[in-house]
Amino acid sequence: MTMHPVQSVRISLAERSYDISIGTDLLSATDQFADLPKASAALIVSNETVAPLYLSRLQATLSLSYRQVHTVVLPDGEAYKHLDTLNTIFDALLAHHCDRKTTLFALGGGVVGDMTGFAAACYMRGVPFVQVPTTLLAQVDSSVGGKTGINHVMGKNMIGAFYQPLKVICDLGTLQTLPVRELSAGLAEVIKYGPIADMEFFVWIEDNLDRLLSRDASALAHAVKRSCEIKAWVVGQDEREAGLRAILNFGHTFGHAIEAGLGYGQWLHGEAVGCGMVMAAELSHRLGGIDADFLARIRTLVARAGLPVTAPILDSTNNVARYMDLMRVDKKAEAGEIKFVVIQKPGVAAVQGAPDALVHAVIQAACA
Ligand SMILES: NC(=O)c1ccc[n+]([C@@H]2O[C@H](COP(=O)([O-])OP(=O)(O)OC[C@H]3O[C@@H](n4cnc5c(N)ncnc54)[C@H](O)[C@@H]3O)[C@@H](O)[C@H]2O)c1
Ligand SMILES: O=C(O)C(=O)C[C@@H](O)[C@H](O)[C@H](O)COP(=O)(O)O
Ligand SMILES: [Zn+2]
Repeated sequence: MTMHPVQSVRISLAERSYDISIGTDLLSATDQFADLPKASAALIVSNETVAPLYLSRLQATLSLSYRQVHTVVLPDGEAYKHLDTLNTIFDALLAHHCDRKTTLFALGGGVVGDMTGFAAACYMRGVPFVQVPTTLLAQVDSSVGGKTGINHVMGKNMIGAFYQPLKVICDLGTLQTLPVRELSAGLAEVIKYGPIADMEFFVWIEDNLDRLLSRDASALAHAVKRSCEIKAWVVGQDEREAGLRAILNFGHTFGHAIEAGLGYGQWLHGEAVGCGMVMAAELSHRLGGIDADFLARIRTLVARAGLPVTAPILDSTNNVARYMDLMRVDKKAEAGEIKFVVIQKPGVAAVQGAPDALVHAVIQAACA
């Protein structure tokens, strides 16, 4: 793989500020880990798919800085992003007598990252943690910004905390082993940044999607860096989602309903978000925010990325009601009113409610 100079994006959050490093072979780059606070122990959290690929490399690098490097390997999949799995991280921390300086390292995709971050937020009321994302989705989105948590059968990410990592280390080389379906899932969150914040980036994705799909190293480096810059710009202004940050939820009101409604892991998060963005774009169009041409461009790009654009039936007797019930659990809902991220004009998004009849029509059209 072509070597690129390490690039850096800063998340500015006063005393919780940190850097995202983006480069190749960073799992073995001792200097990337050298600036972390001194501690005697580290705990690497990974899963049964990622561990055989990358755990020994990270372990070797960390053993130069930490006297003890413990590991815990979780079962793989969204279906395991729940309380019992979280508990295995606490079990490992306690079994190894980890103190409050022990640093957790999340080595894996968004599932490992969200659970490790939440475990770090809770263990002894807070220990340091570092994100080492190995999926495209985690490198462009989930490792950044401090949303951590687990799912509940009733809704996605319903239990969690805002808790920032000390650092994010994106080794682009790990993306070469990612299954094609997971690469596509990551592209959903990359595409997301265009309509909500940066139309120049949207056009760049349209022009470079084939390079991204063929894992061209420079294209991936640009996609990760620009995505992180946009997320840094949003999170830097609104860490705990008082307002602006909710634009990062574009496609997620519908998407989370799909994930929970089908059962976690049936559709990947990125697949549900891809389809959810098409539905949210359709809603934006019906509300008068975007024209048919831009709606078609979003739909085409999502489909070209290998993502679904037809929504699943969640209930064969009353599908619309089932979607509505699931969306009422969404964290953006207020006093029972469902809120959507809508595109006001290409590159600008806002959060707002919508008439039920319009939402029903969008669901019916998307499931057709
Ligand atoms: N915290 C946030 O801001 C945020 C943002 C977006 C998504 N998320 C969450 O992230 C999760 C989705 O993350 P994801 O798409 O990374 O899924 P994931 O963590 O399930 O990883 C996807 C799959 O790829 C495998 N894998 C990981 N790295 C690999 C590699 N380099 N080579 C081969 N296989 C590899 C994993 O084992 C898994 O099977 C969801 O739970 C979602 O809710 C959180
Ligand atoms: O960082 C954010 O803010 C996001 O909304 C990013 C999303 O891609 C991500 O899926 C997030 O976990 C969704 O947050 P939630 O608060 O709706 O659970
Ligand atoms: Zn997401």
